[in-house]
Amino acid sequence: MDLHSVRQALHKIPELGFKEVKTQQLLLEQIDAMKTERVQVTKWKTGLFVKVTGTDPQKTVAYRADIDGLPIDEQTDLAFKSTHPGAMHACGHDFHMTIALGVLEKVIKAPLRDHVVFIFQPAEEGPGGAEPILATQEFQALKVDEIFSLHIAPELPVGTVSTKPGLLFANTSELFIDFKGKGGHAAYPHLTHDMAVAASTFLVNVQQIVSRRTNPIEGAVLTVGKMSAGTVQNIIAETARLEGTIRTTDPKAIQTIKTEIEAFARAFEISHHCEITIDYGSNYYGVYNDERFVNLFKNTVESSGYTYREAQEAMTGEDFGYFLKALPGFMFWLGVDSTFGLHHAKLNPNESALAIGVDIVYRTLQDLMTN
Ligand SMILES: CC(=O)N[C@@H](CCC[C@H](N)C(=O)O)C(=O)O
Repeated sequence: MDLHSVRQALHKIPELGFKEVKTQQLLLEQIDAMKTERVQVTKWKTGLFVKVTGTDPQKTVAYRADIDGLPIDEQTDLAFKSTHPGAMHACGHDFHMTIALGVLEKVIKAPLRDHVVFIFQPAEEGPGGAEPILATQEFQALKVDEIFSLHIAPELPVGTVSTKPGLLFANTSELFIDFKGKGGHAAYPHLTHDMAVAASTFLVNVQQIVSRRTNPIEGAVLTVGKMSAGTVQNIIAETARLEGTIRTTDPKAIQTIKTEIEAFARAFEISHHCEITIDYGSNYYGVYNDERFVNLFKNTVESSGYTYREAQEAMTGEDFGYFLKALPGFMFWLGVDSTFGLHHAKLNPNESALAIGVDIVYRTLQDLMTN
């Protein structure tokens, strides 16, 4: 398989969570082209579970790749840039899928001792595919014993990987706050309760929950990535909306922050004459790596001539955390050396990392089966 052309074909057709119809089709075409009688494919919504039977199976090891894109207009001038306006593989899931396909091809050509299950998972960016997959009969029937996954790291050089035991990615919750109050003519503010002013005041003040209500020794982030209000330039806004995310290193701190936001909102409703509705969207459990797997992985990486770097905890979220809550395993960062970072409209990972990703994942599978 030509990893570059597969990655570029996937890059052209990014689709949002649970809408990955063309992506699933392209994955199926690639898998069909390499399929043998050892391979069993199960469709789940827009995702896939692909099992390759082992030669002398004693356990089942799963490898997971997420498959959805982000709602971003791509701003690269790549020949293979997104053909879907308003959608982009800006979090590297095109890389994740391509590496999984490359490893699948290797496992089919050179079968390993144990069963290997490839999970092509929809909706990592939201609303989350991992938790519902774990509840399906199809996944449970695969009897997975161990699991691992990777995420591209734009800030790391190609040939370097990074992870750590324990917490790698934060606990997360989305946050949607709607404001409703009395709008009116731009010239008569005293007759209205301006929701643009209310939402912006709320946004500035709610940051104090992180600085004053959470333990400074623990990590916490409250980010509002989107703010909208009103209808036109000369009407005082009747509605406003803040869209954001809460991130914490301690899973319990997410609830503390939510409780504080709600208390602040109740007082704010009175002082700003408005109604506030809060919705938390999807929530992800932190990614906690099993120390035994990380130690084994470090040996695999170093004995293969690649560079291993101890990672720091990151406030990124990943619903892979749900897999690791249910099963032993780990996640690691794969260096792809891009000037622009994750979720940037100009993200441009270096494709020479694809073959390295395939090699490291395949070697890790081998080592997991012999250690
Ligand atoms: C690796 C990565 O960037 N993941 C996303 C996950 C988003 C989860 C959810 N939509 C949220 O915003 O809380 C991230 O933004 O960290």
